[in-house]
Amino acid sequence: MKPTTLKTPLVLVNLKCYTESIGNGAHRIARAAREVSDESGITIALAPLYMDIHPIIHHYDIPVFAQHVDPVEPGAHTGRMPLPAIKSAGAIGSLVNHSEYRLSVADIEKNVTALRQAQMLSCVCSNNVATTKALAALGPDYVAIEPPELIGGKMSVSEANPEIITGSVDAVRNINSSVKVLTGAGIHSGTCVKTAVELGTEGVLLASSVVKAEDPAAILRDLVSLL
Ligand SMILES: O=C(CO)COP(=O)(O)O
Repeated sequence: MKPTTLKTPLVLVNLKCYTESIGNGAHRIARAAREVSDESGITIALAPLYMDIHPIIHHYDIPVFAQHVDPVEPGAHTGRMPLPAIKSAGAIGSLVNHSEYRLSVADIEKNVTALRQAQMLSCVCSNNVATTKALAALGPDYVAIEPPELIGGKMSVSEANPEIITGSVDAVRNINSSVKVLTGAGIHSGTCVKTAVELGTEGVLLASSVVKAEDPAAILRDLVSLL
C-alpha cells in the first residue's frame, strides 16, 4: 500500500468538541470544506469527533484526521480508541499531543510509530521551539506549532509570534527535513494563512474561526484566498 500524502499547502480544521461541531454542525462544516476545496484546489482536511469520521468521508470525500488516538493495542480496554478503529473508520491520520490533550513523550513516540506502520499520517502538536525540536526527532509527518496562549483568540500566531514559526521551521529543517511544519492558533484570515506559508510552513491547523463562523464556507474562502 502506498503511504498517504496530502498536497500542500494544507488547511487542517480541528472541529474540537464545540457545540457547532456536533451532529449536523459537522456536516455543515464538511459541506463547506468540500465546496471551497473544489473551487480553490486547496486541500482542506478536517479533524472531527470520532463518530463523524466515517460519515464525513462517506458523504464529502474529504481527508479526515482523528483528533487523538490512544497508544494502546486492541484488547481489554474500555473507553479507549485504538488506532485500527480510526483506520477502519477511514481516517488518514491523527492529531497527536494537541495542547488540549497532551501526552507523554513515550506515548507520542508510540503513536507516531504506530501511525507510520499503519501508513497513516501523524500531525504532532507542539507549543514552542524547544518542544518542536524534540518532536521533529521522532519523524512525524507534520509538526504543528500552536502557542497555547493564542489558541481560540483573535490575534493569530502569524501576527503575534512570527518568530516561533520561523524558529520552528529552522529547527525542523536542521533535525529532519522530511517533517512538514504547520502552524496554528488564532488563524482567521487569508493574510494569516499567507504569512504562515511565506514564513516556511506547509499550511495551518485551525479551529474556532471556521467552526464558530455563521458561514463556514465564507471564512474558508477567505482563508485560502491568497494562496
Ligand atoms: O487549537 C487549534 C487547532 O488545533 C487552534 O485553535 P483556534 O484556531 O481556535 O485558535
